[in-house]
Amino acid sequence: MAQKNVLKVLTIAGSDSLAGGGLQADLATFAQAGLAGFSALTAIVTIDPEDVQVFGVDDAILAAQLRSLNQIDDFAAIKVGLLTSVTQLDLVVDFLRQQTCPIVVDPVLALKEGELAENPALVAAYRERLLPLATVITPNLNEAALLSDQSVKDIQNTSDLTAIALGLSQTGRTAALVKGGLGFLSDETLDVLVKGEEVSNLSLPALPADSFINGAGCTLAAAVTANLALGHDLKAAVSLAQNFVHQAIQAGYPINSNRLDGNVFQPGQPSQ
Ligand SMILES: Nc1ncnc2c1ncn2[C@@H]1O[C@H](COP(=O)(O)OP(=O)(O)O)[C@@H](O)[C@H]1O
Ligand SMILES: Cc1ncc(COP(=O)(O)O)c(C=O)c1O
Repeated sequence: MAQKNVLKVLTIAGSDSLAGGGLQADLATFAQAGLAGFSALTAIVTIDPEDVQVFGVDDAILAAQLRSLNQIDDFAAIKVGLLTSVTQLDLVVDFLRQQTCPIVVDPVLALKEGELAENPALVAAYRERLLPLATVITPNLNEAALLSDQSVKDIQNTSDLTAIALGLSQTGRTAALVKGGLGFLSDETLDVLVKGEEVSNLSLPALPADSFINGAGCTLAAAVTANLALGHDLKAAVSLAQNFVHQAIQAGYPINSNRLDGNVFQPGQPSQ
């Protein structure tokens, strides 16, 4: 029998050929949550030990995907990942302005997998036009610094982390989850969530620093998206998503027999 109450979620993101992050992580996470995942591809990313290459899709191809997605009038939540140009960002902004569901923006401006070219015009466009449309943004430490015009070296302790999250939340007119990860507390991770005046320090036991974590950031933002689609409030959505990523890191796997690099793996359900 046809199921009419399937929740639909969308990711606008790049493809990670090595399948750790990007669209692949997002759709895997949505599937684990029992949601129907839709996608618009912005780029194809290839990662070699010495090089990350980003092949942005043509603007006309992104625009056509977004036009076709306009047929769907009941997305339960939307996630935005890698965008490669100001033109791509503005196409996405125009699409998002017609939506009423929660929107999670993961500003993919700095990868732990390798260097991305700096693009100050894109950073400015994020700040001015995309962040204000988000329910929550999920930058890592480097991305938070870029979006705040600060050096990551200035984020030394928990009060610096809180200050940058508060600043981003105010300038972006959105809630902000800044992923501090390891390095702030001795044997716990620290991610800071700011919503309005409320600051939550969210910690979990640190897993070994050499864990296979490619895709951890995308999986976290996708799980937050899934949990918002399922009706959780923001703080619960984030906290459940953190637990999911913790499990996904523990289930991580190496991509080859050198065992130097590897991906998270999404077992279980993001909302439990
Ligand atoms: N070694 C670790 N142990 C436990 N959690 C981790 C570890 N490294 C990262 N995380 C968590 O994984 C999530 C993604 O963080 P991070 O890898 O810094 O983001 P990104 O992939 O965007 O750079 C965060 O919730 C962070 O706290
Ligand atoms: C297309 C794309 N988006 C996002 C990311 C970020 O991945 P992570 O979740 O490891 O931060 C990657 C990493 O390779 C990627 O290729």
